[in-house]
Amino acid sequence: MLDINISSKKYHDNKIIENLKLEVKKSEFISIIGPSGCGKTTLLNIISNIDKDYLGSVFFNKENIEDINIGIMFQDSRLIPWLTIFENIMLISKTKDEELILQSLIEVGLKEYINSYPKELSGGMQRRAALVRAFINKPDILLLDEPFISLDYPTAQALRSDFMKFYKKYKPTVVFITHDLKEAVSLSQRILFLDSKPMKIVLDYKNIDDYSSNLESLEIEKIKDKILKNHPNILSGSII
Ligand SMILES: Nc1ncnc2c1ncn2[C@@H]1O[C@H](COP(=O)(O)OP(=O)(O)OP(=O)(O)O)[C@@H](O)[C@H]1O
Repeated sequence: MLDINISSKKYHDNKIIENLKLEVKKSEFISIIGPSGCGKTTLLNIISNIDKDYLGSVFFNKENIEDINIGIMFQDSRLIPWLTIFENIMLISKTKDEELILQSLIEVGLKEYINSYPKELSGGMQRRAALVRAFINKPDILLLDEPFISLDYPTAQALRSDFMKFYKKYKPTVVFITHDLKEAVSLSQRILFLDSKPMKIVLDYKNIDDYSSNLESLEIEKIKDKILKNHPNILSGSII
C-alpha cells in the first residue's frame, strides 16, 4: 500500500497541497486528472522523493519511500543523447542484466536500434526505450507524468499497449497523470479528479475491476459519458 499523507506543501506563500490523504493499494493503477497548476507534478515529485520540502509522509508497505524502488516516465523520453539506447538502459539498471535489457528492448520492437543513439530514433521509439528504462528495475511504484502525449494516435496507442504488457508482467503500483479522461478510463482502475488551491480530491471514481485496456472504444465512451453526466463540472477546473 502506498500511503500518502501531506499536511502542507508550499512554494513560498503559495499553498499547493494541504491535508491530502491518499492510499493506493499494491499494484493498483490510479489516474489523476486535474486543472493545470493544481499540483499534480508537485505530488509526483513528493512521492518520488525528489521534493523533500513538505510537511507529511509517504510510505510504501510501511517502509520509508527513500528505500523503495521507483520508476518514472515523463512527457518526453529524457534519454541521454551521447549514450546508445542499450547504454541508456544499462546506466539505470541495478542488476546490469544485459539479457533482460536486450529482451525488453526486443519486446518493444527496438531490436534493430539497440546500438543506435536517441536522435536516430523517432519520437515514439524513444518513448518505448523510456518505457523499458522505467521498468528495468522492476519498480514497486511507477509514476507517469503524461507519458503518452504529443504522439500521433496510432503511436500513442501502440505505446499504451506495450505499457500495459509491462504493467501486467511486473504489477507495480501506478500513479498516472493525464489530461485525457478516455485514456484514464481505458487504462486505470481508479480515477482521482482534483481541484486546486490547495489541491483537493473532488471525486474518487472506481473504474471497472478488470484492467480495461481491452475495452471496446464504445464502452470507454459510455463510461466517460456516465462520469461527465453525474459530474458535469469535473473537467472545467471551476469545481466548488
Ligand atoms: N519550483 C517552483 N517554485 C515555485 N512555484 C512552483 C514551482 N513548481 C511549481 N510551482 C507552482 O505550483 C503550482 C503547481 O504546479 P505543478 O507543476 O505541480 O502543477 P500541475 O498540476 O502539474 O500543472 P500542469 O497540469 O500544468 O502540468 C503552480 O501554480 C506552479 O506555478
